Order: sequence, then C-alpha cells, then structure tokens
Amino acid sequence: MLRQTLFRQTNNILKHAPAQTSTFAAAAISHSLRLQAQAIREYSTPSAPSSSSSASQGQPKYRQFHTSDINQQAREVPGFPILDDPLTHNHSIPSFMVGTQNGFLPRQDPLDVLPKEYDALEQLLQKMPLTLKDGSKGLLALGQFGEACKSLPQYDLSNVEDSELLSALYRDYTFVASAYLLEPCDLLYRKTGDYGLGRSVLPKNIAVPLVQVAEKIGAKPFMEYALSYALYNYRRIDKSKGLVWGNLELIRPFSGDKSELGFIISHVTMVSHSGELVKNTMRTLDAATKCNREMFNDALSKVVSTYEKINMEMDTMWERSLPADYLKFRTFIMGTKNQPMFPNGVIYEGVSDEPMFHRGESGANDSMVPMGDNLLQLTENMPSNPLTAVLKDFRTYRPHNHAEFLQFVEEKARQVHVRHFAEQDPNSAAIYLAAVDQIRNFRNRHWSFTKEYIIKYTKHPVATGGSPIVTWLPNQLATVLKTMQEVGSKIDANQLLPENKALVDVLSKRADAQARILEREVAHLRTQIKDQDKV
Ligand code: HEM
Repeated sequence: MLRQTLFRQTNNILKHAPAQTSTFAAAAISHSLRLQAQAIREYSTPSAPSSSSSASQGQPKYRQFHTSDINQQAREVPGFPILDDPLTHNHSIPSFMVGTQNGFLPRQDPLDVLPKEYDALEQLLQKMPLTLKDGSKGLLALGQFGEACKSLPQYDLSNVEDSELLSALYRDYTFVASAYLLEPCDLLYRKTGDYGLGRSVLPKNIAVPLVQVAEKIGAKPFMEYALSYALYNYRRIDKSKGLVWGNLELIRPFSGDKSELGFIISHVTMVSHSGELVKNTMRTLDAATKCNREMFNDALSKVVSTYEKINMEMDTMWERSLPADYLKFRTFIMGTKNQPMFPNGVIYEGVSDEPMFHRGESGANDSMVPMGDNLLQLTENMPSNPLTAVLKDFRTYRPHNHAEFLQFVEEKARQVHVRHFAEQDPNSAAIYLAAVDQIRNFRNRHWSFTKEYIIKYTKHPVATGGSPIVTWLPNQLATVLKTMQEVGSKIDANQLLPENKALVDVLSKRADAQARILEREVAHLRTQIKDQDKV
C-alpha cells in the first residue's frame, strides 16, 4: 500500500509535468522524482512484484523503475495519490505531500535547529530578529544584519539529500535572503513611513546555497508561505500535544513580537484542519463521479463544516495578532516582483547576471481556499482579466505536490461537473451554496483584515505578494458573491427541506447586500491609493 502510494506519486509528477518547464521547475521535478524513486526502493520489499524478470531472480534486490513502467502505471491511476499515513519517518520524499492527516502541513513537524555543521547559519538567524528572546535588540533593529552576513561561510549543499534538512535549510536561507534584501527598507520605514529601495544584489554566500537548496526541493529561490515563513516555522512546546494555540512557538521570527507569533500560528492552526478538508474534497469528487447523491450531500456537508472550523479559527486573528503591529514585521515578507522597492529585481551573485523577480510571502499561496475554488468550480468563473492572472501566478508559489493536487481537483471537478451535479437537486444546491458561502466568509473576513491591518496604516499600493492592495482581493470576493446570487436564484424553494429553505434565503440576501457594499468600498478606496490597475 505504502509502496503503491509512493509509486503513484512519482507517476503523477511525470504525468503532470508540463511540456516546457523553467530551469527551476525542471530541476525540481527531476529531483522530486529521484527522491521518490529512492523512497519507493526503500519501501519496496524484495518480494514486491517487479517489472523486470531479473528482479525475481534476486538481482537487483529492489524494484527498478523505468519511464515506461511509470507511464503505463500513470494511465491506470484514477485519482490523485494522497497520503493516508504522513510517513513521518521518511526523509527521502518531499516534506510537503498532501495527506488526509497532515493535509497541507508538512509530513513531519519542521526541523527546528540546524545540525552543528551549519552553526554559523543558525547563530546568524538567532541574532537576526528585531527583538531577541531576552528582550534585547537583534541585528535587524541595529541595522547590522547586512554586515553580519559577510562572515557567513558559503556552505556547499550539493550533497544534502535528507528532505527534512533540505526543508529547514531552504526556510533558513530564505529568511536570511529576505532579511538581507529588505533590511534597508525596514530601517527607512521605521523612520519615515517610506520603504525606499531594497538591496539589489544578493551576495554569493547566500545566493548560491539558496539556489542549490531551492532546486533540490523544487521551489523558487525566495521566501514562500508554506515552505518557509508560515507552514515550516512552528515548534510544538509539548510534543505530545496538538497543533493548537498555546502549544506552538516560532522557529524563525523577524520581529520577535507576540503579534508575529499570533499571525503565523493562526495560519498553522487553521491549516491543521486541512486533512479533513482534503478527505472530504476527494469524497465529494468521488460521489459526483459515481452520481451518488447521498454520498455527495454528506461529503459536501463535511466540507462545509470543516471550512466553518477553519473560519472560526481565522477569527481569532484579531486577538492573537494586533492590527497596529502588523506593519512591524510585514516589510520582511515583501517580494521582489511588482514591488516598488525592487524596480530592477535582484541579482543572485554567483548564480546569474540576469535579475530575478519573485512574489513575496502571502497567504494567497495557502492551498485551502484554492482547493475550495477548484472543487466548487469558482476558479473557472473568475473574470478573464490581469487580476485573475495574478491569482493563477500565485498557484505556482507552493510545494510542487500541492500545485499538482490543486490542478487535479480543478480538472476533476470540471470533468464531473460538480456545480451542475449539485444544481440538479435543490437540497444539494443548498449545500453547494453553503460551501460557497464558507469561501465568502473567508474572503470577506480577509478583506476586513486587509482594511484594518494594512490600508488603515499605509498607502503603499501593493501587498506582500505584489498584488494591488485595493482591487485584487475584491476581484475574487465579487466572483464568489456573484456565484452565490446565480445559484441562489435558481433554487426552487418549494422543493427544499425546511432548514435549507431558511438557509438559502439568508445566504442569498446577504450575498446581494455584500456585493453592493463591496462595489462602493472599492470605488472609494481606489481614489485613495494609486496604481490599482498595475499588476
Ligand atoms: C492579519 C491577517 C492577514 C492579512 C492582513 C492578510 C493580507 C492579505 C493580502 C493583502 C492578500 C493579497 C495578496 C498579496 O499578498 O499580494 C492576501 C491574500 C490571501 N491570504 Fe491573507 N492576510 C491575513 C491572514 C491570512 C490568513 C490567516 C490566511 C489563512 C490561510 C490567509 C490566506 C490568504 C489567501 C487564501 C489569500 C488569497 C485570497 C484570494 O484568493 O482571494 N491570509 N492576504
């Protein structure tokens, strides 16, 4: 079973590999394949069925895979291989693989301290934050981080293969890179409220190992949401207890204050419910494939109740992370793409003379809402405009396996017509409407966060991910509201169960009202903040 799961994972990577890939993506895919083939060999027993007759004669000991085997198997795989067991002891396959237990979190808790041989890197990161654990000022507060980076040796990571260590090194180099590039912006912002310009060259003792490790794990060589800042950055205080508020602390902070802890950990506690979400998303797709109405209603209702839990968890952000503190650490998660501080991108010394541009860390790279968008076929309802192109671009900033899973959900939902199947039965349509309403709930609260944590304090035109601050989030929220209006208006209320009747009425009316309010808000805010059509 285990072997099969890993085997399918490998197939999937090949199957979905685009015809033309960037250097990073190509390296990532081949590395991912190597890791997974290795894991398959590790878990294959000598008696496992073999594609080569020589295996049954005892040599080679483990099953050897050839491209033809993989392609043949790939055609037979009906769905997407999801890990039911997170394989916590496996250090060969990628840290981030979608599972029904771990969901979109890493398979193992993140590695929190680097091995001794990387002590210089560990020490630099320990001294980096604005405020250190003992309350004293760190290198960033003193404006000494850039200078301190000069004494960092240039580690050669070419022989590192352990996936857990690779993930930790990737996280840590992305922290060093962002702190280095954005330190001048933070210093200026604290003095004047302007960001000025960031450093435009990343020195080779940071750039070369960062690119090495990024290629190995299949990521872009820049700070990411899942792979670095948010989902690979928590430590359980009591290892025997769950991923809950109060039992989690940060591995790498920028500011070191409580609000940064609250900001990051709120993401983690929300994503801790994603295994349930993945499981019921797959069940919903399965039910639509089999035209099994009862199973469809049950699975989709569970998707709704899981999003409800996630949204309730999200609501705790207001207390865990104070709006007035957000801009103190936000500078360091900005990107280099569509960001005024990096008009010419960043040169990675020792890697390339061509400047690189990357979107900054953003919850937009979380996979829970994109999964809902794809399952409910909201993605295909998004307007065809440059803002939606940004949404699609964000989908490339995440672990490979997550991106492939999202693509699978999108294709499968379209193939089995999830929305149409729901609309064929009024009570299924009501559950579908409730599911879209959870996505609305998320995006609406999120829009409130953006107004209260960001727009209230700064007129900076773009968010950390490089999207225009006023127009981008409403582009998606408006589509969700429009879909709700469309679906709600088609439901025949006379055929609804009494509880669904009230639900459809409330949800439809709220969507109408919110659509009007949103339009007015965006029109007003556009007059306050410039460059909102620039993406
Ligand atoms: C104080 C709290 C938060 C603020 C101020 C905030 C701000 C933002 C902003 C400005 C964007 C626009 C994209 C960009 O960065 O360029 C964004 C996108 C996004 N963020 Fe957050 N965020 C917060 C918390 C969260 C949390 C807890 C999650 C949970 C996973 C999250 C998930 C998302 C998602 C999914 C998007 C894309 C939205 C869409 O597709 O419409 N955010 N965030």
